[in-house]
Parts: sequence; structure tokens; C-alpha cells
Amino acid sequence: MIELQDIKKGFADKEILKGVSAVMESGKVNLIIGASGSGKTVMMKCIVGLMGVGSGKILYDNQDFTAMDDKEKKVVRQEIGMLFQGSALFDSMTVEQNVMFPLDMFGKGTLRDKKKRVAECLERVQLMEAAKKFPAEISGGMKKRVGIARAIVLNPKYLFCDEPNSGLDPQTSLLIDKLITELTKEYNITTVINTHDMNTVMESGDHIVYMYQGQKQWEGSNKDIIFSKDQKLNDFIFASEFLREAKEMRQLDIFKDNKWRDQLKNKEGNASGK
Ligand SMILES: Nc1ncnc2c1ncn2[C@@H]1O[C@H](COP(=O)(O)OP(=O)(O)OP(=O)(O)O)[C@@H](O)[C@H]1O
Repeated sequence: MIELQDIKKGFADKEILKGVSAVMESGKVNLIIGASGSGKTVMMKCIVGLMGVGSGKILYDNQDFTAMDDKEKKVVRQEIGMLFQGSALFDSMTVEQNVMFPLDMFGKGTLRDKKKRVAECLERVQLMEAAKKFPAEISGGMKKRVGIARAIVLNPKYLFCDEPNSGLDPQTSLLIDKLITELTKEYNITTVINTHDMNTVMESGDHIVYMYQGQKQWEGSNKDIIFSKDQKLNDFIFASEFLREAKEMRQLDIFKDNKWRDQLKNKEGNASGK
């Protein structure tokens, strides 16, 4: 679990994060969404410690990350996996060498153990056949999967993904989202994703933090979004007429469903003489 307590961050005289508090739970896909310039990247950089906060606290499993010295922060960082925008693979290394990289930097164990772990991760993202290929020889979706394998190779407790779907077609994006969601649940990871992708929001958003001008404007799940009355959130998510209509239809469906369930409950009650 990662907890943000009243995070403020500014540059020169400009305040960017204006006191953000949120709890990112483990085993959940936590999304940070919002318009360009709303402070998502600054927030993510503050959480992983790439940027210091102006004030406020960031707790990793109740340990105050903001109060740690460099040595203590390094220990937490080794429990963090990162999937960068554009995958950020090393072009001169093969797929398996890319995945091996964090193990060579921080991993313990013999070369044999490390190779076994790399093979497990490549297997998990279904890339064994591409192990000896170079990044230039594989597709964008495969590169993302290599990035994911590299991000999980050290068994992270926390996973950060910056725009994991940028540059991918909608179907490949869904596969990547599904993979990240599965890994989050499988290993009980606290996953934090910075995204603009509305499919991700609707499919994977266990917990969504909507940022507006440096503040948390709304938070909830992908299910709550359908019923949200927050005008700013609705203008952002359901920007097109098509999506607004889809939202209304979905609401009707759900209402209909509830009605149907209530009717069934009444029937069951009557049948058992209650
Ligand atoms: N290092 C920096 N120095 C000064 N200003 C910065 C710095 N980094 C970000 N900013 C400013 O902070 C604001 C928020 O930027 P941020 O990158 O967090 O937005 P974002 O929500 O991630 O946008 P996008 O969706 O376009 O990536 C912007 O006005 C940006 O110019």
C-alpha cells in the first residue's frame, strides 16, 4: 500500500500539486488520470522519489519514504518495478538481456538462478520465442511485454507504469492492460498507472484518482464513474456525445439489472413463504 498525505510540489513560484492525499492499495490497479498539465507525471515522479516533495508525506507500507535517507530509499526502490513510456529497452541488448539487466544490477543468486528467473518472466508474458531477438526486431506490443517482464523480474511490491498503452492499437492495449491487471492480482502488487487511455480506465480501474489543476478532483472505481455527478470528471471522461450516450445506456442497463434482481428476490421470498 502507498499512501500520499497532503502532497504539495511547486517549481519557482508555480504551485503544481496543491495538497494531494490518496491511498493506493495492494492487489489493485490504481490509475492517475487527468488532462495534460494537471500534474500526473509530477505526482508519479514524487511518489517514486525522482522528485522531492515540497511538503507532505509518502508512505510505503506505513514507512515514511519522504523521511528516509538515501540508503533507506534504495531499499524501497529495489521493491519498485517501472514500465516506462516507450518501453525504454536497451537497443543493443537482446530481449533476455534486457530482462536480465535488473537482476545483474540488484539481484542475488547464481547465473543459473538468474537465467531461470528471466525464463519464468518471459514465459509469463509469452515471449520465450523472442528471447534472442533485439528490440528492433519485435513489435511495439512485444516491446511493452519485454518492459513488463523487466519490471517484474525482481518480484516488485510496487509497479509504476507511465502511459503503458501509448503507441499501441486498441486490441494490443487491452492485452497489455489485462496482463498488468493479472500480475497485480497474482502477486498482490500495488500498481500505479498514469494513463490517458479510456479503455484502461473502464477495464482496469480498480481505483482511479482524477487530477484537475494539481488537485484530486474525484476518486473512485471504474464502476463508480458511470454514476459520478462530478461535472469536471464527466466532461473529461465522456468528452464525446457518443460516450455520453453510452454512459446513459449503461446506467439504464444497470438500473434494469437491479430491478430484475429485486423482482427475483421478492419472488424467492414469496415462494419460501416469507
Ligand atoms: N521540472 C519541471 N520544472 C518546472 N515545471 C515543471 C516541471 N515538470 C513539470 N512542470 C510543470 O508542471 C505542470 C504539470 O506537468 P505534468 O507533466 O505533471 O502534467 P501531466 O498531467 O503529466 O501532463 P501530460 O498528460 O501532458 O503528461 C506543467 O505545467 C509543467 O509545465
